[in-house]
Amino acid sequence: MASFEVIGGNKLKGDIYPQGAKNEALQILCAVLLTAEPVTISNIPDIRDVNKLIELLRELGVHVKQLAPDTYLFRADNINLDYLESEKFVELGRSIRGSVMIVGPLLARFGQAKMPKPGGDKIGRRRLDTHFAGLEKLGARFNYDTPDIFYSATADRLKGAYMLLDEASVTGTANILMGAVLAEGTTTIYNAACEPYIQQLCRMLIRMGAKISGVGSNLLVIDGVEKLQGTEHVMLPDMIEIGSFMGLAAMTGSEITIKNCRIPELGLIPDTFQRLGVKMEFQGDDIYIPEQDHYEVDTYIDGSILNISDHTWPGLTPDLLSVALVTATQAKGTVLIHQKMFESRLFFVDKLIDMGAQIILCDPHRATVIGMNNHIPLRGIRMTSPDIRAGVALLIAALSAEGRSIIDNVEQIDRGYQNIDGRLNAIGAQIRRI
Ligand SMILES: CC(=O)N[C@H]1[C@@H](OP(=O)(O)OP(=O)(O)OC[C@H]2O[C@@H](n3ccc(=O)[nH]c3=O)[C@H](O)[C@@H]2O)O[C@H](CO)[C@@H](O)[C@@H]1O
Ligand SMILES: C=C(OP(=O)(O)O)C(=O)O
Repeated sequence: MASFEVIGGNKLKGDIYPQGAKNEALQILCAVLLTAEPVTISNIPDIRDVNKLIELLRELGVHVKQLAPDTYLFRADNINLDYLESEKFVELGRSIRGSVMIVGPLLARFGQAKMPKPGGDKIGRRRLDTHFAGLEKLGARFNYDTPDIFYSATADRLKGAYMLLDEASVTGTANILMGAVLAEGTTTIYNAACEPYIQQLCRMLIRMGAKISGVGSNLLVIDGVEKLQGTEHVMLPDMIEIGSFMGLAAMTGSEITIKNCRIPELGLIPDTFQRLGVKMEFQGDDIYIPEQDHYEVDTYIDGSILNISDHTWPGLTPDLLSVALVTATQAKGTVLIHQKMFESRLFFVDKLIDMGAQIILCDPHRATVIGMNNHIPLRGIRMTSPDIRAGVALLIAALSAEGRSIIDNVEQIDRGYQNIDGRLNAIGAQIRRI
């Protein structure tokens, strides 16, 4: 297991370029299975989860050619479904969350799919019922092998149907959508997720010949087609990384410019950090964050304490609450952080408390943060990264802290942040991979 040694207290300065979006990449890569024609994808982040999914596709028989460091060509014209029986498939599939999204495309195009229980962050219960209920509505038959937690599904040609999802699951919506585009007839997905990841997937599928309306809303109507063609797709910048850089800049009192942010696609993310007191200027498509020695949390109009909570899009993504929480530790003022979706994502606050932060963990979903207004810096300690976003929050804490920190299990951070040590060191951080 790799660790980061971090010497905190340095101000960073300069430009930083966000990578392509991890969670978009996982959907888009699965969509290449929907056609035998070439699909070229660029701005693919070079991160563990994405590389594992590319490896899985390659082993499944997809022809994969790297055209540039961030650009790949995929051609799924010779799929080997026997691979789904192999140990290697089970091992790879279990190690990432995104692998679950091969089910929809495989069912739609080949009438069969298999899937081990997917991996991803251990941040609470992560059920797949919505995925399966939706695909069953399209006519798929599922078999759940409980002891091995292995799912297999078969279908004749999928048939369009109306469905009201029991929750607006992001990967669930992507899976059902990818089934529906090749189904016979019309599918209506109500209570669909509409994160930018899903909007991007819809745009790509439309370019491939799919007929989808309602993109960006929670009501998707899909008229199935017989066949899809190849396309070219460019991934959006990673909005979670952009938000992480906003928190990092505030906590380290740094002047940084986050380049090429696709600001209109960021939803409530800039507003959330602004309410935490982080000053920023939109300069064209860049976000300039000036050096700030102090930043002050907003209150509501009646003076009551600010509450930052997650919601399905266009609400605030749960993936940024850990960063918002760490940012609040050095603000002036008090904030309630309410992580509604996941029940095990806030436990990392123990480590922040050990570093000197003033936080009350009210219950598994809520933490009250009493900001220290930069009067007392956090202190460096040894800690372990429990999940990808807590990991980056701890890295931000360590970069702001006085002294040396060690963060163990940084593979969690590497799942989603490309060469984060190299990129932050280039603007003045002191992080050593040990
Ligand atoms: C690979 C990928 O894309 N992962 C993202 C995806 O995971 P993923 O697609 O697995 O997450 P889901 O959207 O299915 O659900 C996330 C959690 O929220 C709960 N839930 C969801 C919708 C809802 O309306 N009500 C509700 O309570 C679910 O029960 C679950 O506990 O979306 C999550 C929610 O944005 C993000 O944290 C993950 O980073
Ligand atoms: C929870 C996340 O990822 P995954 O769904 O891949 O575990 C995340 O990106 O914050």
